[in-house]
Amino acid sequence: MVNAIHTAHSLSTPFSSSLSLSSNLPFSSAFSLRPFPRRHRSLVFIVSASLDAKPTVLVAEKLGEEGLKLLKDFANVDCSYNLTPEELCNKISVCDALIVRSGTKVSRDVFESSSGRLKVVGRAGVGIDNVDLAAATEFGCLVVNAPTANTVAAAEHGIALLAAMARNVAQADATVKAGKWQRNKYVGVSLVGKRLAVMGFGKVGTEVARRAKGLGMHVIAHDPYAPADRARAIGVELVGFEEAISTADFISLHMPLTPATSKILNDETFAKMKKGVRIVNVARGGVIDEDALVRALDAGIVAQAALDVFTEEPPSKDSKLIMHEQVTATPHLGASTMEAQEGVAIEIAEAVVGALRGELAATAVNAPMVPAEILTELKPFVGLAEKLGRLAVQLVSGGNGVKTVKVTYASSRAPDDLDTRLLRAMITKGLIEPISSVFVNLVNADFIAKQRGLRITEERVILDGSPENPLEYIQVQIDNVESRFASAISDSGEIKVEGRVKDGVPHLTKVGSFEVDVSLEGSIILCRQVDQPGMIGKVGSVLGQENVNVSFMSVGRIAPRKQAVMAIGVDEQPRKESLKKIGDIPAIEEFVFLKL
Ligand SMILES: NC(=O)c1ccc[n+]([C@@H]2O[C@H](COP(=O)([O-])OP(=O)(O)OC[C@H]3O[C@@H](n4cnc5c(N)ncnc54)[C@H](O)[C@@H]3O)[C@@H](O)[C@H]2O)c1
Ligand SMILES: O=C(O)[C@H](O)COP(=O)(O)O
Repeated sequence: MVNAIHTAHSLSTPFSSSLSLSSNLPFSSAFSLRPFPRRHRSLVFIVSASLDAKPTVLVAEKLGEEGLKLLKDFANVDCSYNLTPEELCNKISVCDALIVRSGTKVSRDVFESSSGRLKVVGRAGVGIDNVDLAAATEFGCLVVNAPTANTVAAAEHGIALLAAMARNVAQADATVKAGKWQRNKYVGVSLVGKRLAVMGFGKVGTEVARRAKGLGMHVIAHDPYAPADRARAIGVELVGFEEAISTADFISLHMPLTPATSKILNDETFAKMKKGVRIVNVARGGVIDEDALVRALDAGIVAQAALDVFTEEPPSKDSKLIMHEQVTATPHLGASTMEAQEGVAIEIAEAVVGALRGELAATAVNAPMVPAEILTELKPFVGLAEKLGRLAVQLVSGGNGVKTVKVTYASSRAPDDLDTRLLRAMITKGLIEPISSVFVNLVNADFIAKQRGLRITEERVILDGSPENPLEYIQVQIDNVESRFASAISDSGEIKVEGRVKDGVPHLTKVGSFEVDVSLEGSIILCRQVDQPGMIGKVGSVLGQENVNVSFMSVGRIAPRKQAVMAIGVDEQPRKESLKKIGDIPAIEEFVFLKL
């Protein structure tokens, strides 16, 4: 029994919006949902299923040996370092995957030049600001990173810079090497008891905070998205931005470079800081307005800065910032330990190989993260969702174009206990792929739908019953269109198909207002006829004569001897002539062949 209907909500796309593109892929377009073998945090699957040939992976920056070995076991590996942008674009059209660190710009040009072949970009590290994610998404290219293996290395480098800056290690070293002995000039400041503001309390920020506490510092953190209990657990207080920057003796930056964090430290914010504040940046150069930092250093607001990252890398030789006496600089070394580089190489190689195999990518950056347990539960419904999309769109014959699709999920679960992103992506794939050359996957589904002006709304129907199953049925409805099979138009005037999973197999259970039951394997013939004895036999014998194997048959009718819809599952595609013979059977009023 239906209890409540939830308001439909429009597609909220997690993806960026612009442009288009399709695919000329060497891969088959089937989704693969094999479980991811190693890490089991949050999982995402991508597209490619069967590879026709050994894929080619271009490694554009130096990668640890263990990672290379993993790649070479699976793919042809081309290690070409220091490519110019033009050389990268030239090479990419014959590559299925690309692996980079922070030194390679993976621009829109790269995706355009790949002509759809590039399936995965692996960033051997955390920051993905050198990858044009919007373009990757538009081109259906998965971007994966290696977010954990260099965390400790970056945190250690942050602490190293903090201590080195406070004790003038780099400056003093340079003068000793120059034959000077300036003990009075390089009197430093102590860390113990000082207030450190960690800006960005993620993986690196947390590790920095832990270590700074060990040095006896009073650590506060600012991160609008971090859970307070995680901070409390290590004795760190989360505070607002203003409080963090205005009360700290030391500020350490650990947030990603995003439009919101770009130049987050600028003239205005420097002016609010305690005079004599010291700043460490191992995040990204772009989070500081570097000219403003020079001004703040000259004005004595900022006593010292220790920087591992720069807006432009490498910075220009005459950079005022680099040359400033109170600045300690390292050439983006945060992740550069032997241990971190081996770890990152393995992490990214596993992610790229897994993604190329069509497995689940735990570290996808431009696709929604779907937890592993949800994927396992929804697995049978993934096929159902795509097939319902395919059926629904093939039933359209004209009208105003397919613009509005309503998807209804019926479940006994609580409304917020069903993650529908994966199902929505599969329905979108089913709706779009049969009618275009576009290749749809979890990465680009929402983007492609939006780009084609397809509005997909989702609605939940809450049923009584056991919440053991995530879903009872899925219904796909296309509004404002005509149908090649008039019986697919429901009483309320839309094309409507509904399906369920039975014994792990997707079934079509409703077409328009007719209840049917046909397994969604092979293809389907739908016939509307006047309900009368012998119809199944007549259609069956036409198909038999044509050597078309029938896998399933079911009849749904309004009332005895009135109209009925027969759904026939067939293993082979009947010839046009065979279909015509079905149409010629008296009492068959209309029929349609639908390829799944
Ligand atoms: N120098 C290096 O070699 C090196 C090495 C590793 C990481 N990094 C950089 O360090 C940064 C952090 O890496 P991570 O692995 O900890 O990432 P992370 O995603 O685990 O943490 C980033 C944190 O920043 C927070 N954040 C986002 N916007 C913010 C804002 N406006 N204000 C405050 N906090 C905000 C997020 O909520 C998140 O908790 C990234 O920029 C990464 O690229 C640099
Ligand atoms: O974001 C990162 O992981 C770091 O900045 C490291 O970058 P790298 O791989 O170029 O050293």
